[in-house]
Amino acid sequence: MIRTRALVKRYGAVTAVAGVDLDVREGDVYGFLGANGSGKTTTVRMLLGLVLPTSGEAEVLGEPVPRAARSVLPQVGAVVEGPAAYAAMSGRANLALFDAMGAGGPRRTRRARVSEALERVGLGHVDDRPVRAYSLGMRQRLGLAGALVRRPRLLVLDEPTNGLDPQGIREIRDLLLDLNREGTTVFLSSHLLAEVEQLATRVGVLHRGRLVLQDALDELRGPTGRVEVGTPDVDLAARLVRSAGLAVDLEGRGLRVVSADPAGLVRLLVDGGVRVERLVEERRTLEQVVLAATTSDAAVPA
Ligand SMILES: Nc1ncnc2c1ncn2[C@@H]1O[C@H](COP(=O)(O)OP(=O)(O)OP(=O)(O)O)[C@@H](O)[C@H]1O
Repeated sequence: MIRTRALVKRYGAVTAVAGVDLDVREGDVYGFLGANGSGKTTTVRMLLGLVLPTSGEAEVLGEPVPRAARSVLPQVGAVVEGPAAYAAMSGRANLALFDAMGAGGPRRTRRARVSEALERVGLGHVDDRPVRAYSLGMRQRLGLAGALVRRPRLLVLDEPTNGLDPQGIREIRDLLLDLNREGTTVFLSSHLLAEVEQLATRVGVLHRGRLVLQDALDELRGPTGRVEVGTPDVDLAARLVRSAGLAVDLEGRGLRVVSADPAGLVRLLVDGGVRVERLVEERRTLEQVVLAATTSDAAVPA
């Protein structure tokens, strides 16, 4: 759905994007992560033909951009850098105008598509209020509705939950998951690891303009090789584990054991008389994965 090869953008002496190879596949919820200033927005703007690359290539829906932008972009729903809207007009009127301006869908279905988009983002009931009276969260939703009017195959969203409260974040997350289940590929940039962790199937991490990581979230969040054990018999458990030659850390009512064999560990503990209340194979968090990728030597260009 999106592919780039050696994509570079320089602004004078500043290299905002330093050779990025993105691979976003059909059906993905792709989380494009990176700290402020890492080059996410610049990359997104290149994908949408808003900024010309210095070098490299980009394809969206199989077509080269910016060359084929005029035919491709109508099939892409995008919200980049805060949605713009006419403050004196209602959300519905804004969407109808937006749809009429772009190479959107047919006019006869406009009213239905606008209503459907407003419903989907939870703005169906506030249609007559001018956008001036909208909260930041409502504006954010209106921007998303604008992206949905064309029923796009691909959604490109730059920080879609900026300015939303926890309830709003959750609603947008559920909406994006619903859309994805219905077949829409979602590409969203974010600096919020927790948000991406709950949403994404694949993740790319940008660090100083370079893609230092790109993989399926399940792969990245692989086992750490340690097992967490919850038990009231911490001392006994620690003794047994140590005598079996395994490394262990104690923590409150539990311990963390280096073991590649959780089943064997359970047997060892239970046979030794330990009351095992909980046993979980530890997995890396996305935060750990991203930290490792962005602090390793490989991540820092010479
Ligand atoms: N128009 C521009 N002119 C000069 N430098 C720019 C321009 N746009 C971006 N940059 C620089 O390029 C780098 C990457 O910026 P970019 O906005 O793409 O990062 P980002 O990851 O989207 O960050 P944020 O989350 O803060 O938006 C920054 O150092 C920024 O100062």
